Amino acid sequence: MTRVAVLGGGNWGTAYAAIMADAGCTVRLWARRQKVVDEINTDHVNSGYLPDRVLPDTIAATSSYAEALDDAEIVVVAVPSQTLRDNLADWRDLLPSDAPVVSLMKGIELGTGERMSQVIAEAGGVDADRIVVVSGPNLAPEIAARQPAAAVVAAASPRVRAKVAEASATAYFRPYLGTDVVGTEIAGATKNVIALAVGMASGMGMGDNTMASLLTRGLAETARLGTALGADPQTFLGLAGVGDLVATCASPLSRNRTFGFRLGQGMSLQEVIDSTKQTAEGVKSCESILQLAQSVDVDVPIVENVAAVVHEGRDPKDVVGALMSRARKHEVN
Ligand SMILES: NC(=O)C1=CN([C@@H]2O[C@H](COP(=O)(O)OP(=O)(O)OC[C@H]3O[C@@H](n4cnc5c(N)ncnc54)[C@H](O)[C@@H]3O)[C@@H](O)[C@H]2O)C=CC1
Ligand SMILES: O=C(CO)COP(=O)(O)O
Repeated sequence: MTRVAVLGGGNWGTAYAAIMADAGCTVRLWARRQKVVDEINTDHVNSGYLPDRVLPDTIAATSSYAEALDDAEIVVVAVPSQTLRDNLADWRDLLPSDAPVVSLMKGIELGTGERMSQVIAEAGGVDADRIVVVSGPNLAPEIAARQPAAAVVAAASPRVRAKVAEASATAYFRPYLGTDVVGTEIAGATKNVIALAVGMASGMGMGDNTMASLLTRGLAETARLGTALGADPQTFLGLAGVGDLVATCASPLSRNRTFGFRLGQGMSLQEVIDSTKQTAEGVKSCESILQLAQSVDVDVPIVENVAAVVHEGRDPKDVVGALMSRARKHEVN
């Protein structure tokens, strides 16, 4: 049985721990709050995040990251993107020297513009060929209910990606292998911002044509940015690209879409922040993605307008006019 440490006992960390336990691994799940740890160990449930899922008893929770990491053969990380660097400062000396380190996170760091695999390499002291990114249309509550879904397991090393895919494969979760770490991460982070835009449109009463137009043009700007950063354009047509974009933009389960929806309905930014209990990565990453795009001179108009709403207090209604009145251009490029 492969010994796995999952760091982060929120929505996705808990659901991914359950995937790996169902795949036959023994899992130690690190959660910050003792209440969450006790509930998982005693009642086999994490009621604050996944109240309907009974967790396998091969998952043991702990509030000690040292205990979670001890002797781990695979380390999986699912904390908010903006806290990762601080977390790694605590974990760095305890990370096993030969285990793959898997990022489940979909964000870009503020200030540095770094992808999560870059932060793991830099702040965690992890060799790039041990780092793995898992991404795809993976809304945690659906996976926790064992509804079929697929994801891409991207890594530079064939041995490492095969090991993580093997340890994550179940009857309801099908990992595909990939090599494009950059594209997989840019796709995952940027779709959250596009989902904010789609949510705003929906909250303002707009329908499926608007959603499809935003989604398609959002994919175009995502692919443009990713390609400029060295990604394979094909990645954006895959599970981490169009797959995740469709799931997130269409689903009321998405925290990013819901955040945008509430803004579109007219709630103030502060009201929406106060009503959001889980991580909506796009709210912060819209700013870092915009800066990243500017650094490589790539136009990302949807990201730019979402950032203006979320960080400059622009009214979502004004965004519609701003996007619709842009200079005429060819669809491709
Ligand atoms: N929920 C989902 O369906 C999916 C989420 N993701 C990604 O997974 C990552 C984690 O998201 P979720 O688990 O959904 O978020 P969440 O909000 O449900 O859970 C975040 C966890 O991190 C902990 N946390 C908060 N601040 C922290 C800090 N300073 N240090 C350490 N831990 C801290 C929280 O206590 C919680 O356990 C995000 O990047 C998200 O985009 C990816 C795929 C699916
Ligand atoms: O990444 C996700 C689904 O693949 C989850 O999206 P949200 O973070 O918007 O809930």
